[in-house]
Amino acid sequence: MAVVRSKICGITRVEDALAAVAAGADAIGLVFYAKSPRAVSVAQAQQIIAALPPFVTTVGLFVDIARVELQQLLADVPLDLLQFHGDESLEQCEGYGRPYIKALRVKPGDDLLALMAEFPSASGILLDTYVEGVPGGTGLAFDWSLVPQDLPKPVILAGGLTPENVAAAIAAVKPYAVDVSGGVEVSKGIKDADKVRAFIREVRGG
Ligand SMILES: O=C(O)c1ccccc1NCC(=O)[C@H](O)[C@H](O)COP(=O)(O)O
Repeated sequence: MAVVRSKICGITRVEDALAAVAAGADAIGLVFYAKSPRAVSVAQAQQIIAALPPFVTTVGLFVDIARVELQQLLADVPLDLLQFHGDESLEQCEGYGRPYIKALRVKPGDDLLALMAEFPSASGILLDTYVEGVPGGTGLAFDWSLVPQDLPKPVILAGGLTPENVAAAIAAVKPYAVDVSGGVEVSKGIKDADKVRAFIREVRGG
C-alpha cells in the first residue's frame, strides 16, 4: 500500500503544530489570508516555525495576495512551499521562484486534467471543494468520484476530510497526500490533538 502523507492546515498555535508533528504530520499549513478565521500574523508564523523539529514541511497558504505583500512575507517567514488557493495565474504562481502547489476547487463538470495542465510547474495539485464565494476551508467534501485515476501530478486531497471519512477518501482517490483543517478542530483555528491523532492513524491504515 502506498504511503499517503498528511498536512494539517490552519495551524495558529505552537502547541497545535507540535501535536500535529508528534502525531506524524508531514506538513503544517499557515493561512495568510486576512479574511480567514485561521489567519496568522507574520510574528505568529515565525514563532510556530521556529518551534518545529527538522523534516516538517511548512506551507504558506495565500488567496490572491498582492505581489509586494508576498515578497515581503517570504523575506520574513521561512516557508518551504507556497499554496495558492485563489484565482492565481500560472505566471503569478511561478513569480516567486519557489516550489508551489495550486488549489483547484472541484465541482461537477470540471475537466480536472485540463485544469491541472494549466499549472505544469506545480509540485502538486490540491483538490478542494467548490463553494461559490468561499475560497477554502469550507469543511465540505466534494464527490470524490469526479477525480480521474492516474492524474499526472501528485494530488493532495482536501475538503471536509475527517478521521471518519479519510480512509474512504483515500480508497476512492488514491492521493499523494491528504489535507485537513476543520475536521480536526475544536473551533476554527484551534486543533483537537485527539482528532489529529485519529486522523493520521486512519491515513496510515487504522
Ligand atoms: O482555512 C481557511 O479559512 C481558508 C480560507 C481561505 C482559503 C483556504 C482556506 N483553507 C484551506 C485549507 O485549510 C485546506 O487546504 C482545505 O481547504 C481543507 O479545509 P477543510 O475542508 O476545513 O478541511
